Amino acid sequence: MALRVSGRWSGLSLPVSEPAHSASAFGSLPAQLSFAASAGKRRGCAQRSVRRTAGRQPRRAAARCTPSGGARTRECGSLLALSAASRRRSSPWPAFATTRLSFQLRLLRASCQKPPPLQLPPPPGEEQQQQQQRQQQQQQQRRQQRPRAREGNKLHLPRSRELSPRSLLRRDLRHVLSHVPRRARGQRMGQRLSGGRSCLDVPGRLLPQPPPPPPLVRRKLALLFAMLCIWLYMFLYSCAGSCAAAPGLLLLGSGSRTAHAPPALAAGPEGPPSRLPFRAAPATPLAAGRETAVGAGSQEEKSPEAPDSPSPISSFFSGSGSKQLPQAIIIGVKKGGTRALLEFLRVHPDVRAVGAEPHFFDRSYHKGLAWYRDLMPRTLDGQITMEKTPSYFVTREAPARIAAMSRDTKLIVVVRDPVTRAVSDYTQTLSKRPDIPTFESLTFRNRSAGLIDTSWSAIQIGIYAKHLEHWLRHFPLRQLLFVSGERLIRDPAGELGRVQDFLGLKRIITDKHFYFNKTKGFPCLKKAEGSGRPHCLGKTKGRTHPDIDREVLQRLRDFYRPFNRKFYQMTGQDFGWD
Ligand SMILES: Nc1ncnc2c1ncn2[C@@H]1O[C@H](COP(=O)(O)OS(=O)(=O)O)[C@@H](OP(=O)(O)O)[C@H]1O
Repeated sequence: MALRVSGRWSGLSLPVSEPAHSASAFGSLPAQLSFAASAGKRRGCAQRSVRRTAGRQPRRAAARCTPSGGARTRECGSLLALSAASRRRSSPWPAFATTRLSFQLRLLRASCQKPPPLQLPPPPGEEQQQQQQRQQQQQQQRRQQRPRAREGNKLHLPRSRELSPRSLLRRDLRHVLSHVPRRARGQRMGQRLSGGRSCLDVPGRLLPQPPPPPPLVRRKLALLFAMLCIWLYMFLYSCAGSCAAAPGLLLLGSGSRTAHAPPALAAGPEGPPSRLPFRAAPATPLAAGRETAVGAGSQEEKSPEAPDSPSPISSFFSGSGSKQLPQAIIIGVKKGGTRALLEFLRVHPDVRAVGAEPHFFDRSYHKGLAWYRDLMPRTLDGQITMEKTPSYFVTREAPARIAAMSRDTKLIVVVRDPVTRAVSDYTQTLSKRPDIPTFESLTFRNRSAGLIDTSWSAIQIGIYAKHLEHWLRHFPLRQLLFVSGERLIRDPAGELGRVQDFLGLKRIITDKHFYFNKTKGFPCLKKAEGSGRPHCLGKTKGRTHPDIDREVLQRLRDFYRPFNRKFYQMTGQDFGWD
């Protein structure tokens, strides 16, 4: 008699010689039931025809049997098939099915790693010799499988007879999962559950784990880094337009070099223009020192406000808009506060200015307007292009040249008490050449006679009325704005209001843009254009002036008084220097 199993376990053939007679105890079964799984004829516990002799304990027999994963699966399948058959009441041995098979299944479920022994009695027709051969085979195979069993011990599942099969199965499953990395668990569980495979497949497949994916924190950091890069890129990109025009960043190329080149290099074929037409040739050491002082003070020093090389960023970002000739120029006066005015104006979004002094209309006029325009920052519609070169105010040719460029050019003159301006001018020269004569000696052509040396540029520049006459020959007064250097320090927002009106700009620069820096002794910007940080002018502005003989200073005031009054008349403003 044989029980045939269909479906997945169709390979099973369960020959049965006679039905079981007793269902009381597994160990006392007299039946000679031979269980042979056709699929397991080659290897594993199910390959062997397991014989169960009466009186042998199942657990002891199970301990001998440690089949491989595939064989175990087949054994499980066989037993499950038997169980199903008995449930369907198709089994020829109802008593055996209810007792013995349930016990076997219990063992199998209780320990997937070490499957229960299949202690089925051999068919009665088998001979003694065959039995011995099989036992020898079993021993041989057991010896071969021992290392594998030891490997499997890593995932050895403890068994307990006290717990129900379901509880045992759950406990064993937990035990298996405790060896499985958390991330792999879900995948394996899903595979096992959906695939309907035996849990015996789990350990072997779980051992070689794929490299774990990067943890969540690492992925978040990568995302953060990517966002940072994008933000940086966008920041630099948006900065392109303003940086290109920002004087502190977009600086003059060849223009700035010219601006700081020695006069001999900067002068054209015609030589430097006659800025101070009534200057006398130096004939004495004192006069030579005076000449040095004149030359040295003819241009603004290098400072953070007047950088002369383009930054990498501004060079990279050419910006948008186009280069225009300036519509407004700060033409003077030297040491009047021209740098402060330009830096303050730059805060206005509609003002774009060159950082360094171009010195085009006094030194580089021969280079042409195209060269001059190329120095300018790019501007958009509605923005004003500006530059400042204080020496224009005292350059005889400058008014005509600027008028030739455009009669509509707006001209701004920052004026300061000519006496303090002269001292400031001298202080700058002294800082570069400490060996020059004293201010007092340079001031007089003849001190005892009280004759002022008007050929000294520090004195000459302060005769504003004389210089203004030249400008008014080429420009109407309404095209010039005179800014008080003193008020620019006292009330920068007030003076900036006037300048914005003059340039036709919206009054954007107000009190809130300034704070007074006590250490510096000057107003500073709360947020400088281009950096957004508080900004004061560099150390070349606001130097401590040397002590000058009071008598000399009074003599100078007397000298300037008539010129100042004339200047007040011409401009219609009283600057209060007298
Ligand atoms: N806010 C602020 N900060 C610093 N300095 C200020 C400021 N406003 C006006 N001033 C005065 O500007 C004087 C320098 O004038 P200029 O910038 O026209 O000098 S230069 O001709 O460009 O060399 C400089 O003259 P000295 O004090 O003699 O150095 C300052 O008095």
